[in-house]
Amino acid sequence: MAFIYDEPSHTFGEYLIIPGYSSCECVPSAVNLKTSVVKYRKGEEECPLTMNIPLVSAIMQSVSNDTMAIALAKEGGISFIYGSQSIESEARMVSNVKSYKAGFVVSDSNIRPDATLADILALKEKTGHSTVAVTEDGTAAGKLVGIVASRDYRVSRMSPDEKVSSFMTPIDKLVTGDENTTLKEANDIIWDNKLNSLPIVDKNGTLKYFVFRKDYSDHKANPLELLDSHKRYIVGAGINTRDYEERVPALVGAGADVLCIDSSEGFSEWQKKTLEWVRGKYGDSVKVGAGNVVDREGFLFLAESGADFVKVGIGGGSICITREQKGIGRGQATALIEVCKARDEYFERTGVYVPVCSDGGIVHDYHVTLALAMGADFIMLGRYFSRFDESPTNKLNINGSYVKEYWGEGSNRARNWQRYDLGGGAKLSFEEGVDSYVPYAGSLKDNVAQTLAKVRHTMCNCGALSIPELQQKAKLTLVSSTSIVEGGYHDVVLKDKGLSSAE
Ligand SMILES: NC(=O)C1=CN([C@@H]2O[C@H](COP(=O)(O)OP(=O)(O)OC[C@H]3O[C@@H](n4cnc5c(N)ncnc54)[C@H](O)[C@@H]3O)[C@@H](O)[C@H]2O)C=CC1
Ligand SMILES: O=c1[nH]c(=O)c2[nH+]cn([C@@H]3O[C@H](COP(=O)(O)O)[C@@H](O)[C@H]3O)c2[nH]1
Ligand SMILES: [K+]
Repeated sequence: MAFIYDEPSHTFGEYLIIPGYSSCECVPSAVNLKTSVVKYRKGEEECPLTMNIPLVSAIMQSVSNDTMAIALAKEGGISFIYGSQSIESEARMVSNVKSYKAGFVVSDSNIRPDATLADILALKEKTGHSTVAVTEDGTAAGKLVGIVASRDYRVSRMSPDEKVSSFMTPIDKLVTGDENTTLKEANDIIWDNKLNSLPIVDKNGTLKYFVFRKDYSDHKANPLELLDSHKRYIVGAGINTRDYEERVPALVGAGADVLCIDSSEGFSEWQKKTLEWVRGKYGDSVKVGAGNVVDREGFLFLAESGADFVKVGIGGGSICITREQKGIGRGQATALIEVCKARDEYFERTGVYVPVCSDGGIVHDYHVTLALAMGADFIMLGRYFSRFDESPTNKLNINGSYVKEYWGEGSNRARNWQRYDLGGGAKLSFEEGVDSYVPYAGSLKDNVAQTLAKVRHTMCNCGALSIPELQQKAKLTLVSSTSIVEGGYHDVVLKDKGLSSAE
């Protein structure tokens, strides 16, 4: 007979945290959100890869590209670049992140010297940037011949036909930096010469980057940014259980710091084989997570197969319809609690701590705190990050509200990329995800700051200054559906709704 669990499985919205004693030292600014990403012998050695905040972005086309990865690494987390694309294109995204020099920006506003003032105005309108590089061929990698900034022209006094070459600041009057200029030196040059921007050119005079005055201060404003030993941003990448013999070497060659097998269901021989192949070829030098699982056995299987971390969650994602389509899954909170217990049991037995990632289903910011309290070392989010400027998808205006597109990796839209092959004919396949809109939410930086401010405050309510301390001290309670109603506003009429809606 099938095994039947005695208890139902629960999700985050059914739990609350009961505050514990907090001392006067326990203030949000003192909370440290550092967390481990890959397995290590806890108590005997340092974790070889940690993050400064416990957030990673989902392995999805509509979430994690190179732009997202840079933005998240600046805040201290890691993006896993999506694997549902060609090996070359995924590796290129990884290498874009690794070659990105913080504060060194590839110019997106470029023009030829024979263009006109009207062209400059159109370009400014399109990019929103007022510093335009004038290059011989009008590209970001052309030979620099001058710069146009707002102070170089006055629309009211000049003809729109005036040629850029006649009013730009020409190269012989520009201060430039060479390729070896560090960000600190660039900032000194900017400061000494009262510049707004410093073009960086190579020995042939080809434009490489701009350093902008404001970006230097941005750089200083990212105290938690996540860098490798060469001061490059840390980046992750998704892999699958089919083409790993080609994909993994390409991603490792491009500089990926950590990989993750991306699947709805990880308790499988495919994953074991993939992990064994990575260990056989690279030993422990290549870090690779696996998943997803939702119970103790699944965790132990992947830990014993060599996973560096284990990802938890089937069917809880906002775009997921796996539970409805296939009937597999488990309430995310119950799954997470059981897996984290198994992780602790495995640590007791082997001395090896295998971090757990809670993947999917985060709706409110406090769900992040709950997941951490339940034992997660870090949280993977898709919908959350898809709403930001930095996600790869279109921003649209629908009925007066801005939205961004967000689609599941199991949707036909994502699967149009060739990897998806269920072994049967195409007509036998069914979708496991939807294509949707999410409300546009602005910049990653602002949103992450607000989410983590809430996490820090709640941790202080529990008297916890670190994630391990939260996991020790937190007291969690299931709540009844009636008390969930009690938790929202109730029995009042919201002023902006008017009295007509009062019952
Ligand atoms: N977390 C979740 O709840 C869910 C996530 N997803 C996402 O959708 C995407 C696709 O997920 P899956 O369909 O699970 O992809 P998958 O590649 O893991 O599995 C697809 C099918 O291929 C089979 N397979 C795997 N490796 C194979 C090999 N080497 N040779 C032959 N057959 C092999 C599997 O057994 C399975 O039937 C992923 O990005 C995943 O994260 C989809 C559904 C649910
Ligand atoms: O059933 C599914 N069908 C899909 O098409 C799909 N795409 C992604 N995922 C999983 O959802 C996670 C993101 O969830 P959230 O949007 O709730 O953060 C992701 O991190 C994945 O684990 C899918 N699950
Ligand atoms: K769902």
